[in-house]
Amino acid sequence: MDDIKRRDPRKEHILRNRLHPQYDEMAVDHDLLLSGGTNRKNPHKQGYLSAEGIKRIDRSGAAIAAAGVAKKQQEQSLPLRTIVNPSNYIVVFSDSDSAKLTVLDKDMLGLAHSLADDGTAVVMINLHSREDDLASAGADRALTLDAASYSPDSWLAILQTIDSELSPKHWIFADGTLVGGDLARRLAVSLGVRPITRGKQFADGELNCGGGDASKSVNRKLSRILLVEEQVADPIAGFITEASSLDVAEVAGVIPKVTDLGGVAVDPADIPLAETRFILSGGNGIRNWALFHQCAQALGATEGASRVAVDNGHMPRTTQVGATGTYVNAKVYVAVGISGAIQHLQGMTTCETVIALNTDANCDMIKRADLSIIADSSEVMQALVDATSGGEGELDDVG
Ligand SMILES: Cc1cc2nc3c(=O)[nH]c(=O)nc-3n(C[C@H](O)[C@H](O)[C@H](O)COP(=O)(O)OP(=O)(O)OC[C@H]3O[C@@H](n4cnc5c(N)ncnc54)[C@H](O)[C@@H]3O)c2cc1C
Repeated sequence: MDDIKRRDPRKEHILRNRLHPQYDEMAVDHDLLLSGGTNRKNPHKQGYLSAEGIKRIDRSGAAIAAAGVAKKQQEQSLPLRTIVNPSNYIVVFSDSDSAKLTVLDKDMLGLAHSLADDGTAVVMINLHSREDDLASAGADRALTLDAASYSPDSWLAILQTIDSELSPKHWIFADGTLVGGDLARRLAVSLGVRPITRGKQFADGELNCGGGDASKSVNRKLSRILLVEEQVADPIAGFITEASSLDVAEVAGVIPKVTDLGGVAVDPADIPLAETRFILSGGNGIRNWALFHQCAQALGATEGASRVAVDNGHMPRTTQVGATGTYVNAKVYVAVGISGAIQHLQGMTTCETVIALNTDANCDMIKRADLSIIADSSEVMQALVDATSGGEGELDDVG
């Protein structure tokens, strides 16, 4: 048996028919694995059973919060994996700047545990401190580097020190355009190791990797340095780890070859919707689209849209948020003239703060929002543009 996830046509057939006698049994904990191997959210998992036994959709976030508490309690009762004197190490390097662990972080930790034996400690190195629970994601040891300024030479020196102190069996990095991909290549050159890149799925001791042609892939034997992508392995389940801090010897001062001159303004329109921290999203309640674009620019927000706004031709399809659009993860999501249909809410469940601007005080978006403005969209957007004096970026320190 291999670990590769495969489609099950019979199961899919049953899951498409909620009246099928085996539907409930199959739907308990399934993930829809659609063609192309992509896992999708199961919309039927949404909602909760009310006291009357009727399935209801929670728009207040209370059920999500309760589910979070229940998950925490369940995690606390899981067995603790303890490694006192590790025989060897696998190091996972996370370059994400989010306070929460990303899907890729959890997949990388999952891969590390697939490669680890009983005495192996999985070390997680973070560039930024994490609010998320590293123990439930599978970090036996954790270390946070100082990422106040961009300093690849110092970070590389720390990784080299860790390599000489711990001699890890494997280093696992995200194969992306952020710091991790670059650091992995620097480390590989300095150690004289040939890395494996674009690792897509781990099975049978080999990594299935992307080939030169996007439609092709190739199985590779493992190397000490692995650069991987999302879904390379499943996150850990059924145990928690210690996540104790890793002590590393002081690294002697490194003379940096790169000087960080500080941040530069980025055009919010260039940030992918799924990654941006601040979204101004427009729906059918927008009366003046030119003003909407002006407002997004004045606030320094990335533009999103409801499906109706897209279907009506006001916004490109790439901006659609929701079940059939993009799942977003913004720190602040401002919904202007969007009613809050369940298909839209599904795409923004993980947004930290939701601000709704709508003329209908009873609409579902207002129920979901942390802050509501009951007013005409054009009036408020004009006031926001005026408040920023037409200048760009005055309110753009959200992220
Ligand atoms: C299979 C399927 C998949 C779907 N997937 C998605 C999806 O991925 N994303 C998505 O968004 N939708 C999706 N939909 C559509 C979804 O059901 C809703 O129809 C859509 O989200 C509604 O868009 P809206 O809120 O912009 O428009 P409406 O429902 O028309 O709401 C407009 C809102 O604007 C308010 N408003 C009106 N005038 C003003 C004003 N002057 N100032 C302020 N507010 C005002 C109204 O009170 C109302 O709340 C899907 C539907 C189906 C069937």
